[in-house]
Amino acid sequence: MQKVIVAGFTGSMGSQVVQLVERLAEFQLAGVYNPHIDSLNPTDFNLASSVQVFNNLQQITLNDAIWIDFSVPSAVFTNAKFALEHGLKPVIGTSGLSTTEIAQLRQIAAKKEMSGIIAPNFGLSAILLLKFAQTAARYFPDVEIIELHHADKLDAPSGTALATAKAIREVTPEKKFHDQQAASPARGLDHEGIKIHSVRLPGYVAHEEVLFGAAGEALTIRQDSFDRASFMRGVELALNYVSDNQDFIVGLENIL
Ligand SMILES: NC(=O)C1=CN([C@@H]2O[C@H](COP(=O)(O)OP(=O)(O)OC[C@H]3O[C@@H](n4cnc5c(N)ncnc54)[C@H](OP(=O)(O)O)[C@@H]3O)[C@@H](O)[C@H]2O)C=CC1
Ligand SMILES: O=C(O)C1=N[C@H](C(=O)O)C[C@H](O)C1
Repeated sequence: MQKVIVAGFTGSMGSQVVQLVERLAEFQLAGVYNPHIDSLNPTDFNLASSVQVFNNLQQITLNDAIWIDFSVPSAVFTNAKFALEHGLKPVIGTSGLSTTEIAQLRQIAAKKEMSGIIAPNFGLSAILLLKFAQTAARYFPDVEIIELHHADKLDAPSGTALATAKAIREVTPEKKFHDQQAASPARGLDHEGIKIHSVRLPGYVAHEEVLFGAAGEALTIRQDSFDRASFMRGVELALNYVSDNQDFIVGLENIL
């Protein structure tokens, strides 16, 4: 059985991932990590007594396990680097890794011949949206992105919106904004030459719209994660991928 450690296990995503791993026959929840907890007693968190609870990275001596990370943008690089350097294969869902940090993680993984995955979004609707947007952008080069999330989200724009902009730019040359107000904050963030608008509201979970416009017509593609259950199918795919493969990849679209 493949052992798994869940970082950020008390959070909205982490707690659902714990339940997922407990349900999967081929995987065993071996450890959980959150530096802000006082108790190291698994039963205090409704976990089996065999699960090791950690509140300090240095306590973690398990190796040959998968490290699933749904923590916070400010900690994800340290966590992922720690995992790779200690023989733990990373499955990273936490947003906020920079291009430079991802390149560094890739380098460590290559040196240590370890598999892993960084996925800005594990929801299949979001991955399909990204693919559809790539196709549409070939015919509609004028595009803007709106991402809408719950009000507790720590980062803006979302990792998914950044990945969508990057994917669109992979297939289209950079366009210049035509409008007079392109530099105004009201026009959103310019990323890869694409405007991204971030909405934060209670009641929302995670949603994205990609809007294409051309002479006399428009195309809008939208996906909605109404519940964090929407990410679990992708997390399961990623777990199977890293336990059976050697590659380190970025984006769930590469293994669908
Ligand atoms: N890739 C994907 O498909 C998805 C990605 N996400 C991303 O996952 C991340 C977590 O989201 P969400 O679960 O909603 O957030 P939450 O705030 O609900 O959970 C984050 C958890 O991480 C804990 N934590 C804080 N610092 C650390 C640390 N240094 N190491 C480990 N854990 C830590 C927090 O503990 P405490 O509260 O005690 O500080 C909290 O329990 C975000 O970056 C989000 O954007 C979210 C959904 C889907
Ligand atoms: O914070 C969230 O909730 C989410 N974060 C990820 C992101 O930044 O794109 C994935 C999904 O949008 C949910």
